[in-house]
Amino acid sequence: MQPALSVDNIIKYFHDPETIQVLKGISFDVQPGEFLALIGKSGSGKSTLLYLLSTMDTNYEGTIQINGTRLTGLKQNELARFRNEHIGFVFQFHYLLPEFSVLDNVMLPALKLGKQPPEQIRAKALELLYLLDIKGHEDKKASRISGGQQQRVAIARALINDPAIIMGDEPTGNLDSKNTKVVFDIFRELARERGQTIIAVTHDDEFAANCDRVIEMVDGKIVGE
Ligand SMILES: Nc1ncnc2c1ncn2[C@@H]1O[C@H](COP(=O)(O)OP(=O)(O)OP(=O)(O)O)[C@@H](O)[C@H]1O
Repeated sequence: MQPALSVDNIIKYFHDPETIQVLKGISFDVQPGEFLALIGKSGSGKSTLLYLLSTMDTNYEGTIQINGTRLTGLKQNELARFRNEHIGFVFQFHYLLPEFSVLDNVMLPALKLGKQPPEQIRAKALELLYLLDIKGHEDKKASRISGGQQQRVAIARALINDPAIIMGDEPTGNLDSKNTKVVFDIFRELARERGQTIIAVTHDDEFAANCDRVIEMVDGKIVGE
């Protein structure tokens, strides 16, 4: 099977102003439908790696492929399009647009992609909001719903373009244990039922322990699974 994500010998430096090597030869594959946790102490390089995987930082050595497409070396506009079409993001602070409605927040990435008519996007967004149990809140401003609901809206937004890969940077970092479980179960189901690949950076040991696979980083290297 073609890996959903293939990472080969990634090396990353920051110059700030002295040069530090933050990633020291990272290689791993992730299969479609796998639910992977990326763990490690603060400063070990998890977020830096996720930034590269998500194509937001292109300044590195090594190669990254998603679903067989080599991302390394693509131009910024090609990367932006690829990202919008194939990768969904969920962050600790969900970065919803607070003054926009819940529904508009979810629709936006699909409107930007412009592949489907707005009515179809609207129907899909509503379906996702129902799936994530946010029915009845679609016309509220995103700032007017609870933190747990906002995180589920962020997941709906991440799913609107049917991404092959969903990446989370501490996707439950801001949630209480009840909402953490809700979000975990959603990811679990997306991986199992829809074959979507999930990669989540987490500090939550219990979250990680329940994933299919855990990769641990220490000082810019993978030290174990
Ligand atoms: N923009 C930057 N410029 C210079 N150094 C950076 C930059 N971003 C991160 N670093 C350094 O790279 C190292 C790895 O940081 P990174 O944020 O990837 O760690 P992390 O494992 O995600 O940590 P945390 O769990 O605290 O989020 C740290 O030493 C950090 O200081």
